[in-house]
Amino acid sequence: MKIAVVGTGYVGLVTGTCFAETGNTVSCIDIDEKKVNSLKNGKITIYEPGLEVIFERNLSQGRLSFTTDLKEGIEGAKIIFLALPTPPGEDGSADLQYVLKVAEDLGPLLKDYAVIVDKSTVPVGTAEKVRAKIAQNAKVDFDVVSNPEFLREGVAVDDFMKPDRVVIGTNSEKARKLMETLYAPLVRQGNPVIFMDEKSAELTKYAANSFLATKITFMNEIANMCELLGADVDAVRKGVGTDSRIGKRFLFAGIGYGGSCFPKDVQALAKSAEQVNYDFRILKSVMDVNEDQKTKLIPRIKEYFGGDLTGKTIAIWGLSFKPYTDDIREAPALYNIEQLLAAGAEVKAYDPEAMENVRNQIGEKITFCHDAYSAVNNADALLVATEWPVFRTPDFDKLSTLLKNKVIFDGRNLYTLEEMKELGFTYVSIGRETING
Ligand SMILES: NC(=O)c1ccc[n+]([C@@H]2O[C@H](COP(=O)([O-])OP(=O)(O)OC[C@H]3O[C@@H](n4cnc5c(N)ncnc54)[C@H](O)[C@@H]3O)[C@@H](O)[C@H]2O)c1
Ligand SMILES: O=c1ccn([C@@H]2O[C@H](COP(=O)(O)OP(=O)(O)O[C@H]3O[C@H](CO)[C@@H](O)[C@H](O)[C@H]3O)[C@@H](O)[C@H]2O)c(=O)[nH]1
Repeated sequence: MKIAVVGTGYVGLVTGTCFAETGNTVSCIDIDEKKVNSLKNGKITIYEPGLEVIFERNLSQGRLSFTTDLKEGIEGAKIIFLALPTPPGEDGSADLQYVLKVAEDLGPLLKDYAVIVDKSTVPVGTAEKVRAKIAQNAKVDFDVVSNPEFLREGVAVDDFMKPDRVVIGTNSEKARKLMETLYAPLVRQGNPVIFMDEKSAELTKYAANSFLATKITFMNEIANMCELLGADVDAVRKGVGTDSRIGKRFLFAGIGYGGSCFPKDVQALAKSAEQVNYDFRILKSVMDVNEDQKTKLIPRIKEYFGGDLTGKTIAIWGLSFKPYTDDIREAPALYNIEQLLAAGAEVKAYDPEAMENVRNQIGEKITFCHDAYSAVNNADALLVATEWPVFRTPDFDKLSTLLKNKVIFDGRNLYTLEEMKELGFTYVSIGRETING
């Protein structure tokens, strides 16, 4: 089947590449000329394990193409995905300008029946708005369906090809059949496609992300209680996670959730609630707690140095919002950098993939190092912000020699208390006993 994907950011590129891999001819459209040229020339624009191989295969075999021209891109496409940004607007609600602009442009370009799919995360009622925009100038029949995306960055290909579920919101039989055909290769692997009305599909996406953000935040609050009561959050996590009603995943306490989705989607759902005069109290608490949690270790760092960080150098390990991605949107590391610099400290950082993105965003305000050890060399303390595997089993002897003080502030609980005690480090982590080396 010929399909088109409008927007070749994270979701668009993964969607396009994976549907090419399942045998479709996919045309991807983006207004960013630089991005399109890079992709056309075989240079992938995001870091995502496993994506490059299937991207190259499908590009070279002609199933995947890129253009900046919407008219050319959607020519002959039976299904047109909108994988466009929906960033927070000034009031926190999802800004639909990109989605609605493309919907408006699409109307006069449709030559035959097509299904237009909202892949972006959009509030309830958006499919209706998209339909109205297209209808303004469309001369042919079309359907709009909601098909939210649940992929996680870093494991996006696996999530896409082997989804826990696919959610499709539509009341149109014709659209349903086309979507069923498209997703058939994924269904054959035993994954359910759940059809529902479009409003429920739109809400499902926000409910899923907000629930997961709440789950993490709940554990972060338990961690804060653990610190006050002398309990250990890792033990509590194992104790509660083995209850199958709760589940083991997304219970890891740390320096808050970040990324391009949880922060904006929790905020957007809270805003949607406000718009229908519903006071969604849990969501407000989740946002509040996460805000504090992100820089929770800063006061501990200040305390260690007697309240003054002037002239101190803090090494940071990890800049991306989580491992296996170069994405730095809402990364807790960035909030920590901001506060450390404001307190007069210098920052030396290392991240396996995200340093270029940070440099583009904040310039040379911090020192970027070529590996984990050069970041700690001559630093006064180490702050671990992202749990990249390379940070999990460092050479602690080397760390002891390179650091001016044997002190680690660990926002991701990477090390055991026993090893820190034995090695004589001062070790401050999340929801666990502080080790005074
Ligand atoms: N990133 C994720 O992990 C993820 C996962 C699930 C859902 N989502 C949702 O999917 C949507 C897209 O997210 P993303 O992270 O891929 O965004 P992104 O910002 O990485 O990419 C969006 C792309 O759209 C392009 N674009 C903007 N206006 C355009 C236009 N008029 N025509 C063509 N292209 C245009 C931009 O140039 C950009 O390349 C959002 O709603 C997001 O919430 C994201
Ligand atoms: O136990 C946990 C799990 C995650 N996190 C943090 O939560 C954030 C988000 O992590 P994750 O969900 O793995 O990353 P995303 O790629 O942002 O994926 C989320 O957001 C996407 C965009 O909507 C959805 O498609 C995915 O299903 C949803 O998991 C990161 O900062 C993690 O460090 C924790 O602190 N503790």
